[in-house]
Amino acid sequence: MLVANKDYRTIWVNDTHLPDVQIIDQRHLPHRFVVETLSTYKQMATAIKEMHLRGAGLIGVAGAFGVYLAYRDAMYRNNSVEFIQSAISEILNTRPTAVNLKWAIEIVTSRVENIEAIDEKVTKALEVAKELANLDAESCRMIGVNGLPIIEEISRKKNGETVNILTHCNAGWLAFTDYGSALSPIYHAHRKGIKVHVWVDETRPRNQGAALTTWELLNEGVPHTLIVDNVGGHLMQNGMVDLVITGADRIASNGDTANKIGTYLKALAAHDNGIPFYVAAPTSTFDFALETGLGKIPIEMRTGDEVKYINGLLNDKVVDVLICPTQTQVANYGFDVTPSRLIKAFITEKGIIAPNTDEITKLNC
Ligand SMILES: CSC[C@H]1O[C@H](OP(=O)(O)O)[C@H](O)[C@@H]1O
Repeated sequence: MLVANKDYRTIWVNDTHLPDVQIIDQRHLPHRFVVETLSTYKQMATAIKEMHLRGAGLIGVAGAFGVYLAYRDAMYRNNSVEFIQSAISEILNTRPTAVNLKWAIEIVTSRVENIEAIDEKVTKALEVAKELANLDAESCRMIGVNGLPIIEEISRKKNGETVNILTHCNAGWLAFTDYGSALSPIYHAHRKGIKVHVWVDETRPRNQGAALTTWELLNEGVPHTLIVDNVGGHLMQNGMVDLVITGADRIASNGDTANKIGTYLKALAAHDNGIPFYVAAPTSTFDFALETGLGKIPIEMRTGDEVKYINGLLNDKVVDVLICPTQTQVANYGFDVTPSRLIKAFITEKGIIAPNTDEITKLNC
């Protein structure tokens, strides 16, 4: 997608034989556009854990490139099986909620395991990681294609008046390789000339909405308004939201969906106000091994400092500002689970899927 009118993906490799991996370092957005080069699996594990990159789809693709780097590290060093196994499990344990990480790592390792020579393993791991990056981008493009009619229909019913869409966190292209999940139908609608306006939840504590979703929408020229997290209910009660679209980090077989903390409250408010609540996600985000989500999907707990300090630009410098007494105890839950009964449907690359076990199971074919 566009950054200052130039097309970018969130992750790529140079055009050399066994290249390093490059990412947009999202910690610096929206103030600075920084590209980080990752040369070892350790650097990739840190980038995922400390959220230089984030978002379920991108975490998965990054994990795949991390496995490639682990094999490359092994080739340059001792080529030990223990080293590779421990490197892969380190990458796997960086972030627990988004299932895409496990999904991608399993695909790469299964495609590499029967190869004998380490240099061939490295080449194959790179090839598979690139494939998964392309698959992620294409899935997100198709989510846009499949979600577009939902927005078109509302626009028709409103006689072409602006369609107001609320979104939470960042489920745009920065959360994937390209296009995004929740934002992809919006980009498709906007490019088609349908009038859309996005209410962007700031999404405390890391403010992915304020920092990333606004930046993406600005670059694509999509009209939007930033709101604090508690505004959504008020807007919905006053007829100012036509639909809600969020992303997802893990969806159980019955449709229970883990997404960024606060999503559940938006779904409740949408339900109470008769507003359709859609979840947009590729099939790599469905955890077919889990029957239900509540109490089963691991919920990431992150450092309390993310809540105690706010990060922002002050006098041209990016600073962290303390917003509570230093000794305050903090609980920083990263995600919550929205029960499937509150979800109108899933927008996937394979089509619009009803939130029930029968329909979701068919996706796994
Ligand atoms: C794949 S949708 C993006 C998803 O990722 C976010 O989490 P995080 O920024 O912590 O990686 C959030 O749940 C978004 O909906």
